[in-house]
Amino acid sequence: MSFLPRLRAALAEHGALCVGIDPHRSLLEAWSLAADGPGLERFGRTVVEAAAGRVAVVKPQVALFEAHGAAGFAALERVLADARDAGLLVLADAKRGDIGSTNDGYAEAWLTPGSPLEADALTVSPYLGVEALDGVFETAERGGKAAFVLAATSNPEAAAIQGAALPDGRTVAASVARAVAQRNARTGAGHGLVIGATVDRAAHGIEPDAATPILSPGFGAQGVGLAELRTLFPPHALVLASASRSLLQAGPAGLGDAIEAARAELPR
Ligand SMILES: O=C(O)c1cc(=O)[nH]c(=O)n1[C@@H]1O[C@H](COP(=O)(O)O)[C@@H](O)[C@H]1O
Repeated sequence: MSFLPRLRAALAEHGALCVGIDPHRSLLEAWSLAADGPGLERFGRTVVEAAAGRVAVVKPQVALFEAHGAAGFAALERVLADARDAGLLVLADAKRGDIGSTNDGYAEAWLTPGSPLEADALTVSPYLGVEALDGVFETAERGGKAAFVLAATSNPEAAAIQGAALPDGRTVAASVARAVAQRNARTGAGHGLVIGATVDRAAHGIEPDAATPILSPGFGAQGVGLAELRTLFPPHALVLASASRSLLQAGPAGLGDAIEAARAELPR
């Protein structure tokens, strides 16, 4: 089955909350876990256990596993497998992007069925050109997976580039969004866009359609309340409202309740 119907079904069942798996060193310490392979694995698997049956999607932050080298990647492999076995959709947040021939390696790593780091979706950067991602889109489509392309990110530094106007008058962000929506219109694949909750979407000129999912980080620690979701996006938009630190700071014992409370905050 392609990614879009899988995502739609999971969102209909569980709602829009996406739980980040971000093992910051400060959180590992607060959770009384060592900053090593076993600590990372325990952290990730505890988040998976708390998220399973409660949310549609988890989003491991690859950088924070990568920081630990081979041990971090070994832990991440097990967390990815655990999450997929638990019925969660897994969006690997690795923000990959290179020339096309190199992107094929990223697609093989993250979006190929049976690969050690197999995920359901991967965040990718379009700054080497959206067309350079064609191989990633194709691999994802073959495996019933998706790429989530950075359009308007949540960090304040991004606006200068992503909000800049191209010769046709569109912003860079809107141009990326249009390319991804056009591919979805052709293929029905459900590739996504990353649009931060902190972003002035209208100023970037992005109008979401119902076939292009949106990953929206920026809730919680970056200052946006989950209750604001429906003021940020139209009702037809397929939004993943993503939060990491604001949930994870509840600790291993409190995480399930924190996820429940966050779900309750989201408009239905
Ligand atoms: O792709 C992302 O998930 C992402 C895009 C973006 O625009 N902003 C953003 O914060 N993120 C990621 O979302 C998570 C946000 O974490 P918290 O601020 O702790 O909720 C981090 O893993 C970021 O790397």
